[in-house]
This record gives sequence, C-alpha cells and structure tokens, in this order.
Amino acid sequence: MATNITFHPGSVEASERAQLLSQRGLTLWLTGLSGSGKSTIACALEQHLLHLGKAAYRLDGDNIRFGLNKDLGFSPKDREENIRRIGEVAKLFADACVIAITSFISPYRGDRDLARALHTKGDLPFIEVYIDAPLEVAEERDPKGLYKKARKGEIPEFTGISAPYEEPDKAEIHLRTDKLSVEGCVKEIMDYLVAQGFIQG
Ligand SMILES: Nc1ncnc2c1ncn2[C@@H]1O[C@H](COP(=O)(O)OS(=O)(=O)O)[C@@H](OP(=O)(O)O)[C@H]1O
Ligand SMILES: Nc1ncnc2c1ncn2[C@@H]1O[C@H](COP(=O)(O)OP(=O)(O)O)[C@@H](O)[C@H]1O
Repeated sequence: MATNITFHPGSVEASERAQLLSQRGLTLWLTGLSGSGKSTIACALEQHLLHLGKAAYRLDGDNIRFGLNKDLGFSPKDREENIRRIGEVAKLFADACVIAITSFISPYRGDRDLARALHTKGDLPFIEVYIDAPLEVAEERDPKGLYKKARKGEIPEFTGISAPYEEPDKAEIHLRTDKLSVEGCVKEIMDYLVAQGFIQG
C-alpha cells in the first residue's frame, strides 16, 4: 500500500479539455459470454468511430491478458482484479476524451457496478452494453474452439459451462447478436450515442 501520496490536479479542467479536443470521452462497456460477439462488435465500432474522426480505442480481454494483466487467471478473485484494473484504465481513456470500448466477459455484476461507480464518481459516462447470445448460439459458434475444450474438462472455470455469468440488470444497450447483424449492432450503439448527445448525428 502506498502512503504519503497526494493527488496533483492538472491545469486544464475536464470541460476545457473536451472543448479543446472537440470530443467528450466515455466508456462503452461490452459484456457477454465468450463467443457472444464482443470483440467483433468492438472492432467494427472502433473502425466506424475512427472513420468519423473520433478518437476511439479498444481494450480487449484476450489482448490485455498478454500484457497488463498477464499475471491473472480466471478464478473469481483474478477476474475481479482484471475488471478492477480495466475499469481504472478505461476511466483514464475516457478522462483523456477518448471513446474507450472494453470487451471483457466481466461475468460478475458487482465488478461491472464498481467499474461504473468509478466512472460516475469522476463524472464520466459509462454505458453498459449487453452483448447477448444464448449459450447454445455462442457454443455453436465457438470461434476459438474453447467450448469444445471446456466440455471435455480441459478448461476449468469456463464461463457459461463451469463458471457463472451474471446477466446485466441495468445495461443501457441490449443487443441480441443471434438476431441482429454486426452492422445492425454498431448502428444501435451509434444511434444511442447520438440520441444521448455524446456525438453529433
Ligand atoms: N476459463 C475461461 N473462461 C472464460 N474465458 C476464457 C477462459 N480461459 C480462457 N479464456 C479466454 O479469455 C477470454 C476472456 O477474458 P476476459 O478478460 O474477458 O475474462 S473476464 O472478464 O475476466 O471473465 C475469452 O475471450 P472471449 O472469447 O473473447 O470472451 C477466452 O478467449
Ligand atoms: N451480430 C453479431 N455480432 C457479433 N458477432 C457475430 C454476430 N453474428 C455472428 N457473429 C459471429 O460470432 C462470433 C463472435 O466471436 P467474438 O467476436 O470473438 O466473440 P467474443 O469476443 O464475445 O468472444 C464471430 O465469429 C462473429 O463473426
């Protein structure tokens, strides 16, 4: 635990930064089962936003576990720490006026709520997006062959099979990826951002 530390405020206020950069930061928090479509939608959305001239950046579960979070596994405690760190990192991106797009399973409601609270405390928008595909659909897709391994008992604590996924109860956006195309999902998120005044139509 660090002691004797003092928070040092900057010389540019949040509103001034947003005005200077012509963009407000926010976090789009994608949550859902493995194979539900988080990474696919995050990539398409990031590309769309960048082509509109918006600063957007993806934080992806698999990718972050190669670096920042390579010391973490998949026990409930490690997942909690994974999401705590990403909540903090996303908040920094949002504070820097970037649209942070996180794509983590983030299976525990309490952990997602903590990430939300961090943002709310800092006056930063947090938009939870439930990337929803029924387990049968995600398992049928099995893009990385992980469900097959999990069913054979080769991956312990696999979300949806031998570890829990707690569905969101207050997601701002709910996307059924077995019913809507990737483009349709991106459009729904964009429509929400415009309707809420986060970006211009
Ligand atoms: N046991 C277990 N359970 C779930 N997922 C597993 C597991 N082991 C490895 N993987 C791979 O890790 C990716 C999920 O990492 P996350 O950081 O998003 O997980 S979590 O939010 O901490 O629950 C997940 O990526 P996605 O399929 O994109 O969700 C898998 O590729
Ligand atoms: N509407 C949709 N949105 C996202 N992915 C979809 C959709 N329909 C089909 N898919 C497919 O489902 C799979 C989702 O994989 P991925 O994006 O890696 O999921 P996750 O990141 O949640 O594990 C991909 O093969 C993708 O092409």
